[in-house]
Amino acid sequence: MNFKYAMPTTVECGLGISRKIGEILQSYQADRVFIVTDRGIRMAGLLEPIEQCLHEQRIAFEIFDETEPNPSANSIMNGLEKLKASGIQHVLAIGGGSSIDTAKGIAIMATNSGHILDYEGVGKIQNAGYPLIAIPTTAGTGSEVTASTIVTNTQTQFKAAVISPYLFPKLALLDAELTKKLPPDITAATGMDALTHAIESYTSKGATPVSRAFALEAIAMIGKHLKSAYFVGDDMDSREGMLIASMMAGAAFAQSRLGNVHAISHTIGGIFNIAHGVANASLLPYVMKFNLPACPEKMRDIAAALGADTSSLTSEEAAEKAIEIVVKLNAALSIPTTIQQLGVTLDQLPKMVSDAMKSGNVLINPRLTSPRDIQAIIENAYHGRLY
Ligand SMILES: NC(=O)c1ccc[n+]([C@@H]2O[C@H](COP(=O)([O-])OP(=O)(O)OC[C@H]3O[C@@H](n4cnc5c(N)ncnc54)[C@H](O)[C@@H]3O)[C@@H](O)[C@H]2O)c1
Ligand SMILES: [Fe+2]
Repeated sequence: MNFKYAMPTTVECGLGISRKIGEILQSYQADRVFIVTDRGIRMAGLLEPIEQCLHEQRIAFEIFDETEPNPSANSIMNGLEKLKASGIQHVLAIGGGSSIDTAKGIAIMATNSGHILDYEGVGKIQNAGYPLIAIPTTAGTGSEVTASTIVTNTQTQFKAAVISPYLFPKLALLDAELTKKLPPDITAATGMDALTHAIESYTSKGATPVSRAFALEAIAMIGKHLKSAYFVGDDMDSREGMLIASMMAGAAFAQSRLGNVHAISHTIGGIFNIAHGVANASLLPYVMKFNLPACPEKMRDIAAALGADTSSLTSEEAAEKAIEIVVKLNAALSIPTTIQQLGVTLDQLPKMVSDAMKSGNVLINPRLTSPRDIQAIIENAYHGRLY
């Protein structure tokens, strides 16, 4: 078996660890930092303790809080202008996947010419970007440890993936205190994004023994912690468990890539501007159903990791159990069962199919997938036809 394992991001986890940021930047000999975030994070009061500790360490900062959900290429290029005008050479992302992806785009474009969309695809970036520290405030995308940034091309309504080892942040700080007040709907959506990463990574054709170990442990931790993080927001054990699981799922898919759920969710996210996690959660059971014949044993492992007793079940029965658990989890978290309920319409179905087929994730999906298959999955997810 040939594979490469590289995870250059240093991860530090602990309650309150984000307040070490001043000391960390001092150790990098940085006296100024460019903070990338969004207005929701600012309104939630998450920046204040961090600003305070930057003041204490005499680190000056500028804040770019214009991150958009499903960030557009234009918003990244706009942030880049502000970074360049500031002359600052260290970037700090504080927020969910949208803020971290925006910061990744800005940090990398500081040292590469042209436009962010010139680098769509794998391995096109020439130069390392400015050093980036990522502090996630959602437990979902794992972007703090991945080699990608997802950028919406508003002209084509397509969410493009830019993938390069230069996109791994230098450091990720996992501080569950920042997720304590994450509203339940965002906890649900982002938590299901993390579960989707872990499941797609575990079953991906690109999986390795290393990525599978991370993915399976992430599945088990999400099974254990997501509902309590949703129902009892200040249960710090669950909040921290979700943050670690989300990071591990990210570290897994940074190696293995994903599958058809993400191929389709990026498409519908780009066209309908739907929250990424909700799109994934709604699609996940339909894609698992499609994939079942190709990987029943792996789906048995997923069912067991999610707490099912599969000892007396056939592989198919155990795999069905995994789907059943995901469906029940979605219901417990009030996630819509169809993409129609998310506002998706089928009038652009041919575009949705052709955009999804452009995603590299289709190629490593466990079951060989044709455009007709993608169309059937979208139609099933639209009409709620799981069985
Ligand atoms: N690069 C990657 O590896 C990767 C992986 C998966 C997803 N993504 C991308 O990440 C984006 C989605 O990120 P996301 O799901 O984290 O959502 P997000 O970053 O868009 O945040 C969602 C909302 O939650 C709010 N929020 C975040 N943390 C909060 C907190 N602690 N308290 C209160 N409000 C808070 C934000 O203000 C925002 O309004 C999508 O664009 C998706 O494509 C990237
Ligand atoms: Fe995702």
